[in-house]
Amino acid sequence: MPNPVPLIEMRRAGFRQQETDILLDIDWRVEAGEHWAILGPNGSGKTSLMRVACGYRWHTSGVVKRLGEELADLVEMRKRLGWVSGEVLAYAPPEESAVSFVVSGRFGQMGLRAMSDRTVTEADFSDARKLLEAMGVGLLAEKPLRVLSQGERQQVLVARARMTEPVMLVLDEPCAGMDPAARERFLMWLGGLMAEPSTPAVMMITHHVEEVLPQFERALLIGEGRIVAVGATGEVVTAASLEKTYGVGVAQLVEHGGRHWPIWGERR
Ligand SMILES: Nc1ncnc2c1ncn2[C@@H]1O[C@H](COP(=O)(O)OP(=O)(O)OP(=O)(O)O)[C@@H](O)[C@H]1O
Repeated sequence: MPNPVPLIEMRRAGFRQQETDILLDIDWRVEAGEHWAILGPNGSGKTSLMRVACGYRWHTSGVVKRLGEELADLVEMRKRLGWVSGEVLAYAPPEESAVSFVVSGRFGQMGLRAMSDRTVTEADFSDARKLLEAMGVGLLAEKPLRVLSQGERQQVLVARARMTEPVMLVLDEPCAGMDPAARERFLMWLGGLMAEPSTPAVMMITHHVEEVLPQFERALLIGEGRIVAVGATGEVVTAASLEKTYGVGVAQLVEHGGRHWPIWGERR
């Protein structure tokens, strides 16, 4: 059943640190099941926006509602708003199997070895295996994390985040460091996953316009902490708004398979 309450609602929201406005005047609404691409230059506030949205940072002005509430149990909230970040892997034991790592997501842990006082059941392992299989990556289950490719690691991270049955997944630059073939494989997998109705809302932060798959029906462009454009991807990801966001000319925006590749430079 779709959740009728917006996942995120921000009204004139701001985030100010050390006398600097990191986010300002953010008006944004994310409905259940929507897939969003978040784009903007380095330091523009993409990660801060998602941290505030998910309750990892507290806004300093305006209104932010997460799952319809202004104040709520943040631990529970974070389980529902799953953050998928490669940074998590830095804390994971490299010898741990993918399936154990996925199970650990149910307990908010980075792998099962870190857990001393909790009882993990066979049912947890069975659920994790089923999830990996349903996501088309069942063959990764017994592999230690250290042997996985970058793309496989991202897939396992997504599965780990889904162990708490979140209503939203935040992918922070999931394709960073992938070669073109690995990136395409990962994106095709992600696109397939996003097309399934059982997949929660996906928010993907990226630097690369061409990673905005057709399944991302909505997009937000941010520059210097302010929204530059927000709405339907076809109306937001345009040469004009990309130029405004990045301050670089877009000579051409090449469409292929529902994705767009900008050719940066002055128009001739
Ligand atoms: N807690 C904080 N205190 C002070 N400055 C901060 C804090 N968090 C973020 N910033 C600053 O806010 C700006 C936005 O940072 P943020 O990480 O959100 O940008 P980003 O768009 O995700 O960048 P990148 O693409 O480089 O990852 C940066 O200048 C950063 O240094």
